[in-house]
Amino acid sequence: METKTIHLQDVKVDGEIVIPGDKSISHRAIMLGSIVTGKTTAENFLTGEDCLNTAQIFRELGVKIEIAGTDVIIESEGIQKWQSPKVPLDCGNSGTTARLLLGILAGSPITATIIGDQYLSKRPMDRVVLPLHNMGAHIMSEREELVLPLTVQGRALRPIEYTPPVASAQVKSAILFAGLQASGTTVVHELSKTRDHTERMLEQFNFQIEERDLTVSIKGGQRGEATHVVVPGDISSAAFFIVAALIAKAGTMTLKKVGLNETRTGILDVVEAMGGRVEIINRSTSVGEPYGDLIITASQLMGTTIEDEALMPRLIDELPIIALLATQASGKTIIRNASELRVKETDRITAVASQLNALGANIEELEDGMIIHGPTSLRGGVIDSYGDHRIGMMGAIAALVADGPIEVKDTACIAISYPQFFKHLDKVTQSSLQ
Ligand SMILES: O=C(O)C1=C[C@@H](OP(=O)(O)O)[C@@H](O)[C@H](O)C1
Ligand SMILES: C=C(OP(=O)(O)O)C(=O)O
Repeated sequence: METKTIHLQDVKVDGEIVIPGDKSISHRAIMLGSIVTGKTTAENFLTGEDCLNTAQIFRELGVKIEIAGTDVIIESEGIQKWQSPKVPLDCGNSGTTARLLLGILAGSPITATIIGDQYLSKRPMDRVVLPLHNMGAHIMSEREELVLPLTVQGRALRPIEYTPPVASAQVKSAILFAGLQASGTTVVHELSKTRDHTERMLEQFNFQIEERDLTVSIKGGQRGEATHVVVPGDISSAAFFIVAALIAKAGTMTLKKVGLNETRTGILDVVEAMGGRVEIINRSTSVGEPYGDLIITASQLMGTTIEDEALMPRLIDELPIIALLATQASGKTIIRNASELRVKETDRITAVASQLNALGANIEELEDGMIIHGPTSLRGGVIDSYGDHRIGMMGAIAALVADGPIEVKDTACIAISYPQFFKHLDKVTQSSLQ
């Protein structure tokens, strides 16, 4: 198991980082580029392991996908020409790949088995399989619970009108992808608005969709058109450096080309409520997705309450690093309505509370969140990532406010979403306070 010891006492956080491509958008570029007929190109693609697994899966179906640096070329004869794969489709650690793939394969002409790593194989798939069964999909589990491995036998689907019981972009996207192959109009009503990258990218690929408030509709039988995708930087990756710059003892950092889609920017609202100084410059939009540069300055922070149901999907992946931020803020930070954190790569509520408390933080674990009492100084010590990339990166950033080195156990998983993470951390922590 790979372990890294991180010494960051008495350093400034400053300089500039170009944030790598967005994971959610990179997955969807491969998926839609494989569904349509023709040549799709993407730039600033995230070469994290999750997205590379998605690319490999569509290669197994007969799609030609070349990745050179962060440029991707996808050449497909369209979903109707896909071949049943000779091997199981391995999603690795990626929930997005598994859940969206279930929706895509449900109405395709092929049969395939979907597998994942030890963490993904424990995550719930019923949230996607049950509505797909309502559409007439044939998805079989080897076990009693609806978890991977699952075998999908593609067949004709009927449309549904559905309100997912959890606010989940993965569930919404799986149903919309299945709806593309259904014989009528599929409608998804959301309880709270979740990331809308699927909808934006469908439009980009010239599919007609209708969006009103919390409802999205899509008509089956559309073919779409190959296109060019520009992937903005991933705000979920930027989050680690936003927090690093805010909790550092000094410094100003610039994060370039960060995706600023409203459905993802909950962390910026929370940082503002906590008194953190973040300025946005160079705002622009490329291929349907807004982005900009963030300038972040070390700040005095105060606790806040994060519980609004509408806010949760806008920052769900950022909550582990926000929890670290809250340990450095004065007063109480309350996080509630976040029970989804318990079914991510690991149980992120228990992981965050147990790992940071072991370093001297004061975090109470709640069934659906946590209460963080700050500010607390942290000791050097060990953080186990539990194989979860976001917990590993949180541990590394904690070294900025710990009084000794932090040893992060199982760091290999960080390449799932941010392969350049340690290189970037090194780059912005070169200057000392003296
Ligand atoms: O659709 C997506 O790309 C994602 C949706 C979210 O999951 P849920 O749909 O389970 O909320 C998020 O946590 C995940 O990292 C990526
Ligand atoms: C939860 C995450 O991703 P996924 O669900 O795709 O594994 C994540 O990246 O934090």
